[in-house]
Amino acid sequence: MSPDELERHLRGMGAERYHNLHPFHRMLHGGTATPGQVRAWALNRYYYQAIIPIKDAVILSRIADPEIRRIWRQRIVDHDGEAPGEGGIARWLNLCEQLGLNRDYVVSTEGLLPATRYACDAYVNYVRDNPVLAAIASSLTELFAPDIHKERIAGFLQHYDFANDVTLAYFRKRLDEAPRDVRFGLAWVKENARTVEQQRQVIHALSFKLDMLWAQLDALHQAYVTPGMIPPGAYVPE
Ligand SMILES: O=C(O)c1cc(C(=O)O)c2c(n1)C(=O)C(=O)c1cc(C(=O)O)[nH]c1-2
Repeated sequence: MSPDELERHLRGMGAERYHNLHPFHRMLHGGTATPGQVRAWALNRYYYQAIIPIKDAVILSRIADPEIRRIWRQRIVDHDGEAPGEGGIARWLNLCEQLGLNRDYVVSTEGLLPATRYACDAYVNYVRDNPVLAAIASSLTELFAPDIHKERIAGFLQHYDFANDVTLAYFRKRLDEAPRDVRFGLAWVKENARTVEQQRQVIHALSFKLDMLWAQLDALHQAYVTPGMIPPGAYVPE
């Protein structure tokens, strides 16, 4: 495939399989999620937020070129901030608090669904155990993230009382950050995936990541939509 054909292929995968299509997201964005379901989503999604800078630190540790490291390290700053109270994780915790969750309980990850932990940990393992090309390519679901963030902002504003500048701050900020990240990631992948084997690695990485995001929503749907299916120890909506 030419680099542009590879990009078309990757975009096609997202159009078919990105987690915006998942019934749990359709419920969340469409305004029919209960307060307990919204809280369960935010609490579980916190773990994804928490592992993103860890997986980026793993990737950073594997990049030999200081130029690329300088670009990649911005991702860690975006999530961790430059000071306490700043950055994406802090914004996510503000969202959790405004939804009525206890901040310490969220951070403890005690109420997490087992499958959320398995899925997110698998992402860290993936970028550690696979070629750097695959590790970088696994972030390319961010090609599709701005659209889901826009859909979420609009859906929250339309349907839920909790939508305000604090609860939407995380998603609004990502609308600037994600396109910048993915511009670099996509260009780098197109430049570096030239052989059939390299392109296969890139496709595998995106496929893994799409599954890993989808699996998190399957777990939420199973536990918080189907009655009687909350695993022992996991968060129970009041
Ligand atoms: O709300 C979402 O649906 C969503 C999805 C994704 C993604 O596609 O992995 C990310 C984000 N948000 C996000 O906010 C974010 O910071 C992020 C970083 C990454 C990554 O793989 O490095 N994905 C995502």
